[in-house]
Amino acid sequence: MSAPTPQAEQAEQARQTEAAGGTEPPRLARTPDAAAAPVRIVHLGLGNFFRAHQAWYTMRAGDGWGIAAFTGRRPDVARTLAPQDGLYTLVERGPDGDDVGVVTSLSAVHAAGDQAAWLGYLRDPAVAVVTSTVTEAGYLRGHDGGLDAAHPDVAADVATLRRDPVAPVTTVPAKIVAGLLARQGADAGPITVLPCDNLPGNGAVVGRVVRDLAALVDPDLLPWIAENVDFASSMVDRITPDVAPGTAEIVERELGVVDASPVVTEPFSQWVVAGSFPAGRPRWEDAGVELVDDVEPYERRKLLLLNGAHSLMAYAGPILGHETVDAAFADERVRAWVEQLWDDAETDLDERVRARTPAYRQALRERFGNVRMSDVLGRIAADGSQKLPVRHVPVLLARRSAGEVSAGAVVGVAAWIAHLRGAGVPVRDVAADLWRERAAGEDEGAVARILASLAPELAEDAGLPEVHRAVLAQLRAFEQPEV
Ligand SMILES: NC(=O)c1ccc[n+]([C@@H]2O[C@H](COP(=O)([O-])OP(=O)(O)OC[C@H]3O[C@@H](n4cnc5c(N)ncnc54)[C@H](O)[C@@H]3O)[C@@H](O)[C@H]2O)c1
Ligand SMILES: O=P(O)(O)OC[C@@H](O)[C@@H](O)[C@H](O)[C@H](O)CO
Repeated sequence: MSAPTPQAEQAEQARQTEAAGGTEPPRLARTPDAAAAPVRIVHLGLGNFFRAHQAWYTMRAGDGWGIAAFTGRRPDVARTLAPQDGLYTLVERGPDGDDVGVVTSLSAVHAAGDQAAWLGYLRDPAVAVVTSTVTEAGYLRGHDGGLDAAHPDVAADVATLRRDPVAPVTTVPAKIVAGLLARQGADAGPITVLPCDNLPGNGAVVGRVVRDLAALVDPDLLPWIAENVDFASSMVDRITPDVAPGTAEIVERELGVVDASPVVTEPFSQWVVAGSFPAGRPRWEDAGVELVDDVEPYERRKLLLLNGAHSLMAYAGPILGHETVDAAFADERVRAWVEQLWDDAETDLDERVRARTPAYRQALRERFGNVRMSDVLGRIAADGSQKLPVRHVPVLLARRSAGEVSAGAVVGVAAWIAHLRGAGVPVRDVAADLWRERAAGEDEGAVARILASLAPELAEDAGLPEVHRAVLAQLRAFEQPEV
């Protein structure tokens, strides 16, 4: 007989508590025969998505790789999960019901500021992989894609590490560099850095900012990095909304335990990974992960079709009075814009994925139409300045070079301009002031400034700015009156 799962044990405890006349269900906690696995992966960015995706895949790989996860900035999630021994519940929310289970792969949880623990893991030869989910903005890239060395937080971290390589730092590139310095010093061998954010070529992106920061701190680290660090890339997919109120009650009802921090996600999931993993990795393929030589075709399809449609809906949907993805997608006007965007984008997809695009689009229709997900558009709208360049701009540029206009991407950009001007959900963006300034004033100047800042060639011919202005005017007519 197989060992009881943590859920079964917890449910049994709950039954015993009730039988004994108690009323309080037990808190989620490890039982003696469900001990934490040894830490071999370190994760940065203990957010909902990581918990719905990489941690879940690693548990399902089933070969005993434990994860030590650090919060990105605030300590809250680590403080909440520590008393539960890193356990939490994942609610997989299908259109017809929930599947509720406990994720067991987090062996340790730490607050972002626990630099001593971070360095300790990186010095351990058993630790083979560093993963991250810290948002697009967390990698602190400048205009040319390299490190934004002038950013005050980056400059402060560089000064700190030059003074003392084990002192606490706050930015992601500096944490990775500090960790690699520690690993080099401990002679702990090679390692893989595997980013899991929605960024094209995310491995190369992180490799570049890490090398840039290393060059400023200690150029002697660069040859060691070249020899020992595998910057792997991945395409990650699983829509993971903010956790809706009432989720803990569902967990308590289903499993008979108290979970202070459950996560909700969709049944669909995909992870496509390319890397050499010189120090090893879990048998993720046993959990359904696709190991490939080149992630780019998958990444491009996902960013342009899924994330592109998401951004379009996040800015246009609230102007039409919608709060969630499913509500926006049920609106025929939005649906037509999204389908148009997909038509525009799919002509330029790599042939390795193009044949499967009809099925991919149908799956997206079903995923976006899942009314039980309640994926709030405000979550997706954040940091448009980081997202539009990789979601809509490639479509505009590709259609432009074919002598055409992407009507779908135009709606996305025009709706973003309207959003920057105050329509729809409030602006939350790392570069809010700069882009709000560009979007201000008369339509003509605003559209020209935004397009030129996104990609200079987009503002060059009259046609594209003109069509953006027309859509902007159309969206203005839809704006909901204040109540
Ligand atoms: N939620 C999804 O559906 C989804 C799906 C695929 C990929 N992702 C990727 O995962 C990332 C995280 O999404 P989430 O849903 O978990 O969000 P979340 O808000 O739950 O978690 C975000 C995490 O990133 C950290 N973070 C944010 N800004 C940071 C910064 N500047 N420096 C360091 N850490 C920072 C936070 O502290 C937190 O740990 C996204 O940006 C996206 O690239 C999300
Ligand atoms: O997570 P972000 O902020 O990069 O983008 C918002 C959404 O488009 C995104 O989270 C999707 O839900 C996700 O990429 C689906 O896999």
